[in-house]
Amino acid sequence: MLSAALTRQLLQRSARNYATAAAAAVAAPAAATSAAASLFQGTHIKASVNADGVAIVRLDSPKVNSLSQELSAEFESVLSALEKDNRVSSAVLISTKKDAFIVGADIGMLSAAKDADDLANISSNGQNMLNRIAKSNKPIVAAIHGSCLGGGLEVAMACHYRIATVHPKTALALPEVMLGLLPGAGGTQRLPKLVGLPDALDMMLTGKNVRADKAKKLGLIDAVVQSMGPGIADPIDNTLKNLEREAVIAAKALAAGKLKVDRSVPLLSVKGITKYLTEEVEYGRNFVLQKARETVLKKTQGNYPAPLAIIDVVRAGLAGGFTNGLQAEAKAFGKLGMTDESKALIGLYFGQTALKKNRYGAPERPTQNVAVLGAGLMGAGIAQVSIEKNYNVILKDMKPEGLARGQAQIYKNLDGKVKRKSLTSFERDQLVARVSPQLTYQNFGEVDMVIEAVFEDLALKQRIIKDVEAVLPPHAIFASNTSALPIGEIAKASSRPDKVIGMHYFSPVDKMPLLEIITTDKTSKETAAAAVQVGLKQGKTVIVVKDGPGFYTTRILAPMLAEAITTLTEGIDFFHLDKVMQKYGFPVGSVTLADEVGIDVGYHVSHDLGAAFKHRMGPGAERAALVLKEMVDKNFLGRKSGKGCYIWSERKGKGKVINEDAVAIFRKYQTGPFTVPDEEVAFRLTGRMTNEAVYCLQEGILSSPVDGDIGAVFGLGFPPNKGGPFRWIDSYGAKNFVNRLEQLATKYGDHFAPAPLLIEHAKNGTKFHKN
Ligand SMILES: NC(=O)c1ccc[n+]([C@@H]2O[C@H](COP(=O)([O-])OP(=O)(O)OC[C@H]3O[C@@H](n4cnc5c(N)ncnc54)[C@H](O)[C@@H]3O)[C@@H](O)[C@H]2O)c1
Repeated sequence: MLSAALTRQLLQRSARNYATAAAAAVAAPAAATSAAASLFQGTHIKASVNADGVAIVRLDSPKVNSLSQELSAEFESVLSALEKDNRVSSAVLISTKKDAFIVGADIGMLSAAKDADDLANISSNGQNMLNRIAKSNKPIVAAIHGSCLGGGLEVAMACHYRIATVHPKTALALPEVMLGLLPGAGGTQRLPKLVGLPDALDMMLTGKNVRADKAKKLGLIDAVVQSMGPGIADPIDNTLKNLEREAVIAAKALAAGKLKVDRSVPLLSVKGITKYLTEEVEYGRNFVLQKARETVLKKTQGNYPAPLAIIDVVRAGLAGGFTNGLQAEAKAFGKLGMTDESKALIGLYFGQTALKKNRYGAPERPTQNVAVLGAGLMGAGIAQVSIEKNYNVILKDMKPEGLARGQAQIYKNLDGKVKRKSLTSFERDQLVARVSPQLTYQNFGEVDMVIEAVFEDLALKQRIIKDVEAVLPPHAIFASNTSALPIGEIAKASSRPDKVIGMHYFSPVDKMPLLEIITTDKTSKETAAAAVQVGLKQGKTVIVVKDGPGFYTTRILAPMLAEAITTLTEGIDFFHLDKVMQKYGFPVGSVTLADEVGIDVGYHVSHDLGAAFKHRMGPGAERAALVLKEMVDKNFLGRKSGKGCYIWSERKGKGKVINEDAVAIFRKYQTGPFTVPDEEVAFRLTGRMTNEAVYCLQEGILSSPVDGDIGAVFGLGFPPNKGGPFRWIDSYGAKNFVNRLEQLATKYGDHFAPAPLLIEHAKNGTKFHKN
């Protein structure tokens, strides 16, 4: 713990620096740079020693600071230089980047490892390097600003002291679990020691971000530096200078023995007693670990090995000591990196990263002003994600009630952020003021892009495109958020079809990460570039697909829903089907999904896509359309009307309640009862969705398997542990997949017949993804 005097000194300095930041920026360059002698000059790291013997080690990779092989090799050299150089008494480790300390391990390096032993070695080497930091007799202070993730936080934890800026960009986390891995450089062993077992498990099992002030409370860091507020010149530069200054003071004080770090927790305190019971007492420790295991199994249905391995490795360290824990960690790291789950999750990570780039390049005329037509569930959501990214939005509806409802939705969502403290009430009000609600086409002459979200009705959308084009400037783009109406059909009413495009958002728009952009043969590159840019700016992961019935996501959902209805008419019940699909890795079961999407939407999809792809949708599509039509007629529309397959209004406290009237409708179309093994049920639904995805690639609806995997996982909840339809086929084996579909085709009908492109991969022994 900081001595009281030093704490006071640091606080006083912080306050003074805060108040005089602008002056300090000009008059007092960071102490380290004034009389610094060079210690190390590399591509990723530059280090110098100041007159007080504090080495400033600057992480400065040409792109992002990640724990690549190159950076690690340079870091080893810096450690040698620190150890040998008599001028050095302590060191500060700091990044030159304005948004990151270290973002984590180099994922490319991990996925290039050839086997589990190779990966375990990478882990051991990382552990050794960090042990070297921890054992250094010259104290090293981590000065953290921006992302401090994974290997980055492990480096910081190995340091002797940690200071971080209280800034929105500063986040500390061990997110390896999200890639199917565990922290492999000692993190599983160091984190529980710093923050205690329950909080360490919480951080490692969720991968969640921790802000600096919370990290200080947890004991993850030792001190914070407030960031410079608005109104000060170069607030980030000044915050970084302030951080460096405070870190240098701490490093000097540590070396001189004036700053003693005591992280022990008094036994007679709530924290002390909790720590004793959950870590020292074997029974208590096992109880916490067992509870964590049960929670993980409940949440993941046993589909993800990484969180369970984290629990085991933490247990190994607490029971058998630090070295034992490190060995278990490296071994588990190697094993996890070779699992299909980790490969799937890493594939999704690379896919998302690739899709952050605008494939059409920057538009010549970027969109500034957006108009949204229809203030319903979707329109209000689209307006919200636009204003949050600084677009000015005209929100137009045809009815005052519609407008009021949409505005209320936006306000409620933003106010939720104020309550969760991610927004101030001032910021909320500023954002809300960016929306101009109106019932007319006033000011549409200033609009660059219209996003239409009125009712799903082709004639209405065609009428609207005509009306709005009469008032828009010539360059403006018309985007439709239709769920399934062909964009080419809507564009037929347009006088400039090159400026018409589909922007298919998912509900709820502020939460769902995916945006499916649909181009027609007539859509221009400039229109596509502008639409992708808007989507990326709104924070969406953007896939681009070609126009066609159901585009991509709705099209692959249709055979899955048809098969779900077939299994229900065979006699399986709603609860059971939901459970089977969740066990298979879907976040929600198919029955719940249908209620969430809307039974009326499901009806239109079954009807339209059944007509478009007759033989492939199978007899289930016709039956599905009949069942769903009866449900729609009874207003069983799903969650939005309170009743669908489940009674949503009676849900609270008791879990879901089955709508027996809906069951009665299904009974009328019953073909069973049949007994089908659960795994076969799950494969039938997921396999048909996957086979349809292959058709989409074959027909050029999809331009790559990456779009297909990302679209299915982030738009429809395809099991992330399978990595999307194409990654799943690759790990299942195209040949095995074809065989399985052929068996099902024999048993159930031709709608299971494998797509020709899939058969081709099976014959050639090739994969959809290259790595
Ligand atoms: N709800 C979903 O999950 C979802 C998902 C993706 C896409 N979509 C599509 O988005 C569109 C809107 O869906 P929603 O769920 O938001 O519908 P909604 O019924 O909640 O809202 C539609 C809004 O449009 C307004 N409107 C109707 N005609 C208008 C006109 N001529 N001018 C201005 N406003 C008009 C209505 O007053 C209403 O407020 C549909 O095409 C739907 O298929 C919906």
